[in-house]
Amino acid sequence: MHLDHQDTFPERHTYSAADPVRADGRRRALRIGLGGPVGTGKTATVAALCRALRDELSIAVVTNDIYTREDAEFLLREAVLPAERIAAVETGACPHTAIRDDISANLEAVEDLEAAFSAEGVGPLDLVLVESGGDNLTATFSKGLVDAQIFVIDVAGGDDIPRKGGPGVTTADLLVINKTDLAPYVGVDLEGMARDARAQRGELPVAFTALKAENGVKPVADWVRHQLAHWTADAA
Ligand SMILES: Nc1nc2c(ncn2[C@@H]2O[C@H](COP(=O)(O)OP(=O)(O)OP(=O)(O)O)[C@@H](O)[C@H]2O)c(=O)[nH]1
Repeated sequence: MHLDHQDTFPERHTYSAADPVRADGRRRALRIGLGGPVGTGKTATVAALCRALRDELSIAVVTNDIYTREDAEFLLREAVLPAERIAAVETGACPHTAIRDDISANLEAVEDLEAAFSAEGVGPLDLVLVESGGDNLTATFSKGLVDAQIFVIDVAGGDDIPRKGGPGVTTADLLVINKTDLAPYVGVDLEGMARDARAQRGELPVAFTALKAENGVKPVADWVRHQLAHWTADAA
């Protein structure tokens, strides 16, 4: 009878934080995840971060889409990084599954990029950005995949989103509230949003951005620089 089988239950995936040091003893790249609801500006944030930081850091990006490579193709079209620095994962299922439950495809993409840039003369990478597919307020990354996470919401989604909470809003290392340029058109009170975000997040930082504006990504880029300074200092 099949119930005599030893593996009655499927094996569970468990992932612990990825080793911060490579096999060759060097500190690996800092891995930052970007998640958030559909259309809030995750790809726009990744693109703007690459433009702001690519002259000072060696960067690679992993994008996640359900059935397509659209986000990767957008980044390629915009030429924010050379093609060999962009990898696309097709999740084929709920986006959060691939960043939280079974992270193997994403982990492989990150490790392949790291390996490709570890050769003499071309590396190593300083920073890998992992962009999740658009999901809902509960989407968070496994700590086995990223070292820190950014959650992107926007003012067009309504000013009650920070108040509603959810793990993305309350626990992300950085909460980005994007499209502040639209606030007057959708009747959103940015100060109220800031107050609600503080009430949910305590000391955790919040950045307001308008990515269409010149240098609109600056608060996020500064936060990334700060994270990276800690990451490299910890290695010393
Ligand atoms: N007005 C305004 N539009 C923005 C801003 N940032 C992004 N957008 C626009 O919002 C739309 C969605 O942006 P994306 O970056 O594709 O959003 P996303 O979160 O990656 O979307 P999914 O991957 O589909 O979940 C695009 O048309 C962007 O041009 C902003 O600060 N202000």
